[in-house]
Amino acid sequence: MPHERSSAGAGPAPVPGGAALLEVDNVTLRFGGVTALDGVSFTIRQGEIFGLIGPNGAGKTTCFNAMTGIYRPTDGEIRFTGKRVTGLRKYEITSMGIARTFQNIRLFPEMTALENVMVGADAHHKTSVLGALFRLPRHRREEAQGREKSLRLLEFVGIRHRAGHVARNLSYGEQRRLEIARALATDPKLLCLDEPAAGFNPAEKEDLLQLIRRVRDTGVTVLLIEHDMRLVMGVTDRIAVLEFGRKIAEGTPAEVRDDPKVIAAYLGVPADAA
Ligand SMILES: Nc1ncnc2c1ncn2[C@@H]1O[C@H](COP(=O)(O)OP(=O)(O)OP(=O)(O)O)[C@@H](O)[C@H]1O
Repeated sequence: MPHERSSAGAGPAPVPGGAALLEVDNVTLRFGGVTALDGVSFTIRQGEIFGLIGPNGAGKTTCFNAMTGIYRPTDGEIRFTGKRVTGLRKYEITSMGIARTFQNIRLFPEMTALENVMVGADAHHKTSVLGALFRLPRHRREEAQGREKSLRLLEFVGIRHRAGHVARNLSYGEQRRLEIARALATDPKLLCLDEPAAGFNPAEKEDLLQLIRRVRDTGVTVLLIEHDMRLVMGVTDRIAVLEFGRKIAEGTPAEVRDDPKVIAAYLGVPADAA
């Protein structure tokens, strides 16, 4: 189960005073001639649900990939809890407390739901390879704890009853929940969700919204990339909007929704005509 939220309770997080958790500082990322990110800066504060939105090709996934160690920015820096993450390896970034899900689900299809989550929980085990090979007591203890924790996470995301089923036999929505459970198993401070509602019907989207809020209420900060504007507006505390690799707006959902530049970006018309 994710950690208990210190200032327990529902409702929006106390965002304005929250400490900086992730700082994207003037990040530029080029792929050959394509500038996917162009001097992008924003700060995600502890306890908030932060949305990163923008039209297709705006640079959202590239930004995620830069944060999670898949790409190294051409310029600029990303800091997590004040420490530089640019240049670190993926596992180092995971162990600092950043977890993510992917736009295209990436589970181990032949493993059970429980095993998929246990892989995430295993990341924190301290036993050596030899300890695991000979099933020493410490390894067995850690395995049992990982199993318990993974079952609690499956319960938390609402698919405990599917624990013993192989991932590929789960419905699409269940697989998306499983991905979230697996990411939470690494005990993240920041959970990054890349279009978690893609392919969902309205009822599933509403359920997902509730789940994202519950994750936040356990003390985990959430970064959400999402195309569905209604979903983003309904759940986030603040939003940054990208277009052609540049940040064109940042603010509360209401501020962003009424920003002519954002309206123009989404409607594909010049700002003064929107
Ligand atoms: N590995 C890569 N090599 C070359 N160009 C890339 C690579 N990854 C992304 N790009 C380009 O960078 C730009 C930003 O892409 P990115 O996938 O980050 O956008 P996005 O906002 O996530 O879009 P979508 O909503 O369609 O997923 C696009 O022009 C894309 O073609």
